[in-house]
Amino acid sequence: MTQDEGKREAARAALKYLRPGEPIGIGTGSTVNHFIDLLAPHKSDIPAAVSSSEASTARLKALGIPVVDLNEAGSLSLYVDGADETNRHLQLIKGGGGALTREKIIAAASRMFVCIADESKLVPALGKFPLPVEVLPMARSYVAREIVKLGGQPELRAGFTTDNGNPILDIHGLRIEKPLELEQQISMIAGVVTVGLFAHRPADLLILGGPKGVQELKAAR
Ligand SMILES: O=C(CO)[C@H](O)[C@H](O)COP(=O)(O)O
Repeated sequence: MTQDEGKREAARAALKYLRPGEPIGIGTGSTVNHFIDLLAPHKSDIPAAVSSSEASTARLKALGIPVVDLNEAGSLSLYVDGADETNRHLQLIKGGGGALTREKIIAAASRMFVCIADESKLVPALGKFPLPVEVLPMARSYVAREIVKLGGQPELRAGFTTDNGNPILDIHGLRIEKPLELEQQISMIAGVVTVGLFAHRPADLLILGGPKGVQELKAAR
């Protein structure tokens, strides 16, 4: 089984959490793209979606699923999104696709966050995947210097701006032993819009696809 097939199987397994008649929150990335495609036969059950990126919005609209603003939708019962890394507490690194800010907002506004991924994303400790941090343009160098003080090596994501018009610093070399503390520390740096560490709002359920099939994990809390 390829990594992409693992993503697709995880996405397929998430369909059973759909709540017919209720709007759904939709993340961003190749795993979520599978999930959106798999929604086709269920679209009459989905009145609307709140989307975390322009890319997911375009894909949802192409399928005929109306996309609404979060302010209009209110709180959501279900949010489905991928991740770049997850630990056993279902704390995540997200933002490889650059949609971390809207993803964090929708996750916060949702009662259930189902994370779908291929099994390679489950790691003993977060931090091998460079941690994305969205920053306001004028604060880029200042935030980078503050991150060096925390032991990370920031690298500007070249040729990339988020859907919000901001750059991303990818932080290398962090072994994240205390995700809750690090999320708070980085979030406090002036000029940081969002850090792609989802520790204060982890996933509620993790669905992993791999050669041995699909496994579902609840957070060890
Ligand atoms: O956080 C994300 C986008 O901002 C994605 O969920 C993350 O990058 C995983 O992507 P993929 O499903 O393509 O592996």
